[in-house]
Amino acid sequence: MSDFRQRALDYHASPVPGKISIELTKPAESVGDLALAYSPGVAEPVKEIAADPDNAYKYTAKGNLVAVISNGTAILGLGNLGPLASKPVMEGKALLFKRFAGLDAIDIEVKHRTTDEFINTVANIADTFGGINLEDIKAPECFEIEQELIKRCRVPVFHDDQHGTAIVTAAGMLNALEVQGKHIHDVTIICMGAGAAAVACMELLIKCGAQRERIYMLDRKGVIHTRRDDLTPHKQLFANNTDKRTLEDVMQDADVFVGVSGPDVLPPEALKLMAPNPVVFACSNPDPEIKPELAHGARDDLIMATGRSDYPNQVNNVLCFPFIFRGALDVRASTINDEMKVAAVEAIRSIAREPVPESVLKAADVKELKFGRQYIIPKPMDPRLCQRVAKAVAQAAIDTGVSPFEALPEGYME
Ligand SMILES: NC(=O)C1=CN([C@@H]2O[C@H](COP(=O)(O)OP(=O)(O)OC[C@H]3O[C@@H](n4cnc5c(N)ncnc54)[C@H](OP(=O)(O)O)[C@@H]3O)[C@@H](O)[C@H]2O)C=CC1
Ligand SMILES: CC(=O)C(=O)O
Ligand SMILES: [Mg+2]
Repeated sequence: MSDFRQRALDYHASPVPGKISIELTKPAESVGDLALAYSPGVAEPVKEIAADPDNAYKYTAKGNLVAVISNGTAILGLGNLGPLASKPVMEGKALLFKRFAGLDAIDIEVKHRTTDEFINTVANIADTFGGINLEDIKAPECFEIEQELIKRCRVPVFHDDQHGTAIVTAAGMLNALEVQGKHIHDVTIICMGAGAAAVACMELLIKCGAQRERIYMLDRKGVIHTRRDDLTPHKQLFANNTDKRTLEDVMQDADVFVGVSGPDVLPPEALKLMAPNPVVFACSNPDPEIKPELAHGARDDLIMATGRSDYPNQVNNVLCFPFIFRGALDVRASTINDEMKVAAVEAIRSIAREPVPESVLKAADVKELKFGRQYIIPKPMDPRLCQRVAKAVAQAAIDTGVSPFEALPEGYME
């Protein structure tokens, strides 16, 4: 067994199994404490909440609690391995919510037969939480699940693999294109993968200025084009009227490659076909579409990013989901709308252009990080992410009328 594999297993197994636990926020030592915490005292908040559901925010942990919910059908790039196997990833998301944004999060893995059964399960428990983070649910079901749950739930529902990934990809892409001297309006983009992350990433890049007809999307069968008769509605949105059929066909003179598919699907020979100064986001986890060593060996004019923590330029939804939920929950937003997503893109993006705090350099174990090819996006442990992203998102929620607040709380995130 490799040393790293053993260390990863040991990390998860000891000193106690798993990565999260529950802690108490109130004293529970004396008879008097228990009389308040449980019977008879607990009856008082029960009656208050029955009279007005908003009192749940005052008397329970709801307002700081996120459910991370999966059915395990698209666990990272590992595929459909079932709900229980997704538990380490969902616990991992809970760890990140707590570590980076102080949000309590609990993982819930759902076994189900039909899509409706999954939707009903989540809708029926949604009021317990301040927000619902859907995770690692495969396309195309993920689109219907998210849309239906947004309609049925009174708290924000956010499919992280769609929108968290799209927000971070857009932030990193706008910066990377600037470094490479290119503009989003006139680049040719290759998107490997046509699932949850791919569709949302491309839609957001289009909102940021990319031209739909200059995006070529590929699935396992190759280029998605108008003469295919096997396309789902979401794939149809990206069908090009083109004779190009293979990855090599579309990579010729392309400016951007976004990989949200699976491991090692981008050969170095295809990378060599791209236009000068390309941008390559190989975001599949844990193994990217091309290993950075291989990509840098193929050409020296590229910007390279992966979804991993152990290479420069980590384009990963961890830069978004803790902070977008922090902002949404702090102003009790009923939903996470496009304006909140765009505010997150701008906030994440702007941090990479500023000097990096010493604490971040230390945590990243590097001497310097300066806006450029090796640093297009902030590091997850940058404390400015929580302050800036949460604040921008909360403000956007207020401005667009999806929060009951008229203004940010005094001194919020200062
Ligand atoms: N860095 C990050 O922050 C994130 C990275 N990801 C990564 O993106 C990938 C996809 O996740 P997600 O969108 O949630 O999953 P989905 O199951 O929704 O979509 C997977 C897509 O990838 C395509 N695909 C898989 N293998 C290949 C291959 N060998 N060649 C071409 N296309 C392939 C599938 O094609 P078909 O439609 O034909 O089945 C499908 O369109 C995963 O690797 C995941 O780790 C996801 C979210 C965040
Ligand atoms: C990062 C993430 O959410 C994924 O790879 O699925
Ligand atoms: Mg995921």
